[in-house]
Amino acid sequence: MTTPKVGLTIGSSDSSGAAGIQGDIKAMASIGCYAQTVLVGVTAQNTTGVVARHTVPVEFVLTQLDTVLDDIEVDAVKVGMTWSREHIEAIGDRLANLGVPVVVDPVMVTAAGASLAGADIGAAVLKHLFPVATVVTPNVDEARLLTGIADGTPQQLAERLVQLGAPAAVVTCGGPDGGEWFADHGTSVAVSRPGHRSGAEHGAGCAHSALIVGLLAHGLPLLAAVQEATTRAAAGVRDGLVSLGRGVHPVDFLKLGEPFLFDASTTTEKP
Ligand SMILES: Nc1ncnc2c1ncn2[C@@H]1O[C@H](COP(=O)(O)OP(=O)(O)OP(=O)(O)O)[C@@H](O)[C@H]1O
Ligand SMILES: Cc1ncc(COP(=O)(O)O)c(N)n1
Repeated sequence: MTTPKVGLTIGSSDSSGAAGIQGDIKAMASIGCYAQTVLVGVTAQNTTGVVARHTVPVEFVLTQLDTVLDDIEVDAVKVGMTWSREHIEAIGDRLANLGVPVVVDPVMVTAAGASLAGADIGAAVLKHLFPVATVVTPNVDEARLLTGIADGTPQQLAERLVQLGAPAAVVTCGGPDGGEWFADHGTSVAVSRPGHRSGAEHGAGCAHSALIVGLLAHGLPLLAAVQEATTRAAAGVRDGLVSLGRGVHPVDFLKLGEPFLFDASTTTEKP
């Protein structure tokens, strides 16, 4: 047996199982990356939206973080939905000098359009998470909130995020038309991918950043990881579980929609 690559995701539970921590575990597993998890919050949500949320106290978030870091060595880290200024500051402090790539996905608006963060979150993300990030991965709406450029294009937004202190930024667009853009201090390029109209985009953004974590853990250079993750996230939308849910259906990276994964006639226990 070989030791798998290990990702750590710091974020929140999505009770529908598509996005958040649950989505990150599945996306990382799909590329052979073991996921450790630190929960910052819990949402009551389904494919139609977020109904309620509950926060884990900062001290307990840090206890989770210190406990996992003390044991299984991590190859890369993701920071997803982080709730409050206090949480963001504490997490940023702990990740400084960790010595592994950190992907910051500043989740503020879901694929179903629900707002997941207060107005003060943006400033805290810039101050405490940009300095520890290897790359930040907001969607266009989140990038506009972070930069204050209300009508910015993905290119303008990605370049501005780098000016604001992120070493690299990929602004995702979602939807069939795409338009993702990557920028760092030496590069500013479009990231292409196919577009799909499956309606299964719940969890796409979380998977995108979790896949970048897994690919960085495997040692890919950053731009290659971003391109590969973007293509794979699109495939997860294409293969999404369109028969599940009344809203934005879940993405799928594990071929859960394919019957051959479990065939009841092959069980050894007979009734
Ligand atoms: N309709 C689609 N067709 C193909 N790929 C898609 C589609 N929608 C999303 N994706 C893939 O998922 C990625 C993330 O999409 P999107 O920008 O919608 O995420 P998000 O959920 O808004 O992000 P965040 O987690 O930052 O809130 C895209 O970069 C793309 O690779
Ligand atoms: C707990 C949690 N974290 C993140 C998202 C973003 O989801 P998406 O990937 O669809 O933007 C979510 N809906 N819930």
